Amino acid sequence: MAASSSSSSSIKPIFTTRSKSSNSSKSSLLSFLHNTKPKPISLKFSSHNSNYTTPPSFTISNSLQTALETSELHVSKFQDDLNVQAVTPKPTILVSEKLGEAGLAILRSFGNVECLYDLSPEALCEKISQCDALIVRSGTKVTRSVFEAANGKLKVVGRAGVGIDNVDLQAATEFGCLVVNAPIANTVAAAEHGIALLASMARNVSQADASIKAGKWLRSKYVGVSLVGKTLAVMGFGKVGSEVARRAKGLGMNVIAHDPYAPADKARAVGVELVSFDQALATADFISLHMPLNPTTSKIFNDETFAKMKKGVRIVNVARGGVIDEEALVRALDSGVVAQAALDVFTEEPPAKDSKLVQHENVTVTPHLGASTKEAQEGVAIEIAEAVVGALRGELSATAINAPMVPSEVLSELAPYVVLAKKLGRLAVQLVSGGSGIKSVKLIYRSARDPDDLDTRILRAMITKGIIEPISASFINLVNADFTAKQKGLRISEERVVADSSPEFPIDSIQVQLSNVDSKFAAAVSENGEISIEGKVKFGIPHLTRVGSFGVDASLEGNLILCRQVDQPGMIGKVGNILGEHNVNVNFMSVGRTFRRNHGIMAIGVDEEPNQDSLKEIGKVHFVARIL
Ligand SMILES: NC(=O)C1=CN([C@@H]2O[C@H](COP(=O)(O)OP(=O)(O)OC[C@H]3O[C@@H](n4cnc5c(N)ncnc54)[C@H](O)[C@@H]3O)[C@@H](O)[C@H]2O)C=CC1
Ligand SMILES: O=C(O)C(=O)COP(=O)(O)O
Repeated sequence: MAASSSSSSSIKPIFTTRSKSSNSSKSSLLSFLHNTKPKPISLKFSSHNSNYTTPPSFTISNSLQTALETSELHVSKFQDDLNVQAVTPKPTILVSEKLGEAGLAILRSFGNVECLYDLSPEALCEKISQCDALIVRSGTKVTRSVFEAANGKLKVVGRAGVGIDNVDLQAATEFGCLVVNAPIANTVAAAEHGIALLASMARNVSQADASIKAGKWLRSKYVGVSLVGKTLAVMGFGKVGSEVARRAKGLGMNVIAHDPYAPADKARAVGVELVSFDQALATADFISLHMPLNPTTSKIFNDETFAKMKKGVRIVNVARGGVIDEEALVRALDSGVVAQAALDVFTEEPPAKDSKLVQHENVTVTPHLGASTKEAQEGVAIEIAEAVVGALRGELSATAINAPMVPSEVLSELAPYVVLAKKLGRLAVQLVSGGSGIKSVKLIYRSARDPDDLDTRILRAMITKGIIEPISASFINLVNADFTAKQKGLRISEERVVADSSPEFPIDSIQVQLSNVDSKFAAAVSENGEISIEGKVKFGIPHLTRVGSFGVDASLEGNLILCRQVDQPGMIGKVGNILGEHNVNVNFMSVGRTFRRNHGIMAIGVDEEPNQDSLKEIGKVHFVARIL
């Protein structure tokens, strides 16, 4: 390898990028979620079957920077070496409403649990800044003020139940706080309560009960109506709605359902016909509400829609009070359009004592008891405790509301690509010259898998995190990466390219392209004028495989020096010597060139971060410096 002695020019040849080493801690999502400062830990990585040598040991810091750089491969390899509890101080978990004992036991085995029921909004805001997690039911309003007061400490809100209308999701997302719920365990309880209300309303059970306790015997006043043969419209054919439908069919009712998002075959399987909203209102003798409360369903039952109902309709609501305009319902009850209503939920809970609706003689009420069976409460408590502990441990939750839900087997397979994604994002942003604002990012996944068989949301989130974290004052995580990118006016598009390789591996390569930006490393700009880098996972390790038009092969671990050069003998030795003189250990070099003796780039992996002097000296090497 001989260095040429031809003339030199400007000396700005070196671009260094720091890509942190892989983290094997299972608390990765936690550190990914929040910037904790646990002690660095040292892991020994067994040698892998690669052409490149990796350092036998290196220090990883379980901090935001390295967050979610975990490969499940590494986790399973090093699980025993890691004491997650020791790395993560015992988190504080505030439980603000009654939760089943089995759930509390799970929480207590993991963190400090404080059960403080009936906190005022002010007291909750005061307390929350000391809490890593908050577990609520429907009675606690988790408002923007709560997230503001948390001051970045709150990592997860667990809703011990289904409806998350009491949690300000937008604020949670902006503050990077994960929200999880327990969507399964109270389904049957809610459905059973719906059926209980339906039957007791039809037979005036609660009114008759009250009258007999008041010393009356009113047999003719409380003649009811039969259910058999009547049409029930289930509004919202989700988990609870479909269970109500099943049970109502068992009672001999003709069941129809309205749900804009429910698949027809799911309804057919239960023997239910899906109909339009208006059709449901016009045909039903009974209407049972099972949709979530959100801006599109708020007061969806109002004067206008009550007017479309069959006169004498009977309504059950175990969903949310807010889906009904309660004043309109009183009017419909008074006019006889609605013969009876049975309500478990109210716009305001508890409702005012003198509420006309509650006091109406044709209304049966219960105090939000849908989920309140012993069985459901134990189940919900376990479901939410596991979800919250999992999130605090750094696992992705299958019940996340404001982050990609990734089943564990998918996460385990994608884990090395998750690491690659973030490193590519981080590298791409470092290639942008100071004055350029990034506006448009394109992600290209090359894969042999069927598109339905590859969920790229977490990869997209990680690349986004890698790109915006260095240019954002706030911390970025899976929860708020997309939101923050949008706030910064960053357009992110994704493309899938079908590879003819084996579908055994989920992804062949990931390419990150930044358009309309200048680069501080001209070689990173492709023929199309975009900054373009590509990476692959090789033997579980993320590799940089293309920079601009140049193919390279550089393990993305430790520090990486990229320099442009003219391909000729002697270059590697010269640069290696300079680094050696500065006591910087080279662990690999990879040279990319378009063709022999032409322009190329050199990717040098080093164990120590090189100082400015060594970079300057490398810049003085002819044919390294010349062409940049
Ligand atoms: N009273 C209580 O104690 C309980 C109340 N609930 C309430 O019941 C609701 C439903 O619970 P799940 O069935 O578990 O939820 P789910 O998510 O399985 O079902 C909700 C269904 O509503 C549908 N939907 C959305 N917008 C709609 C619209 N405009 N019109 C008709 N359908 C619409 C959805 O497509 C979905 O299929 C929860 O959101 C919660 O508010 C749930 C459990 C207990
Ligand atoms: O799961 C739901 O959506 C419920 O409404 C149950 O509410 P709760 O947990 O009983 O306050």
